[in-house]
Amino acid sequence: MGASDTAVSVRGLVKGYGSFTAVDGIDFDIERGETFALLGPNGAGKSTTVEILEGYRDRTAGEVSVLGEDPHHGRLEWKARLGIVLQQTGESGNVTVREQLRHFAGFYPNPRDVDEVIAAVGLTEKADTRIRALSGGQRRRVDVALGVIGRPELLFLDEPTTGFDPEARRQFWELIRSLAKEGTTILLTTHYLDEAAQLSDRAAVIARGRVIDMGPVDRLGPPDARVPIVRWRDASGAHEERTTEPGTLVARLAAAGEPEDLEVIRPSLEDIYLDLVEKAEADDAERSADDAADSGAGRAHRHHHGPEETRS
Ligand SMILES: Nc1ncnc2c1ncn2[C@@H]1O[C@H](COP(=O)(O)OP(=O)(O)OP(=O)(O)O)[C@@H](O)[C@H]1O
Repeated sequence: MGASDTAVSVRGLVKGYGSFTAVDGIDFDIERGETFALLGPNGAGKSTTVEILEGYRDRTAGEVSVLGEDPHHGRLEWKARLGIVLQQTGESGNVTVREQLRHFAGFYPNPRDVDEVIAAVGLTEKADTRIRALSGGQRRRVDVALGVIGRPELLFLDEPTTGFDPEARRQFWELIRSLAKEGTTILLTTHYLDEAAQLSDRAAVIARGRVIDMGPVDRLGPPDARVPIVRWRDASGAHEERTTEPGTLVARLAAAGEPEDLEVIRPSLEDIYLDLVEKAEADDAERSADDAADSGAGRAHRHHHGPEETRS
């Protein structure tokens, strides 16, 4: 693929805050038109990465290109091609939803229709309500509306549906799908793994500032991550078996009579994600323990030589 097919390119990105390394050398590309999710536990470095891409934060090292420009030098015309929904809810304004959106629409060369956007985020009934009189979830919808009003080529969504009720979340998914269908490139961070599975083409899982896995959302995790689990109970107790042929196993069980509490479970993206993060954290703990043991051995070594040194 040529460079023009790539909306975002990140190589060896590092961000340190003092002696703490929040982003520790990450690489990924997002193709134009793709919806890409950044997943990871609290403090993994997702927002830091996104803020660097948006041009809000400087990086310590690495190469970054967003819509063909280095965000560090991003000019106003470049900014107008981005849509940004930050993690924090915006200011609770004294203006109405429609006034606020009209105001922001005026900043962009080719904005969307204000009332269409208001409808798309489900705020038609609140269009003439002052923003400060909205509920938390409704204000969050205003944030999303402000992020898409400028018809962005690239939309950053940092935990966009936090505080949404289930119906609003589904409605939001529809909006995002329609934007993706129109060709908008989307970078999403979310702690809702079902949201990531529903919306994204590919995802990167980040833990402690490093990418621990990346790929199409239906292929994340080790090769056997999606092998179904069959659970049932019989006179000898509860059983669980992982098999690529659950139908065959269920048929065999059923031949001996209806199995009690029968379930066939396919691990969800959330199950797979939790395994990945847990394993990465265990590997890290092991590495630190090894490092500690090495420096312990180093100390023992020096002690051993101590008396000889005094003798010489
Ligand atoms: N301005 C700052 N100064 C010092 N440390 C910071 C600063 N901003 C973030 N950090 C630290 O960097 C790490 C990564 O933070 P970041 O906000 O990128 O995580 P995140 O993956 O977005 O987490 P969450 O899921 O909680 O939003 C955290 O340990 C955080 O405490």
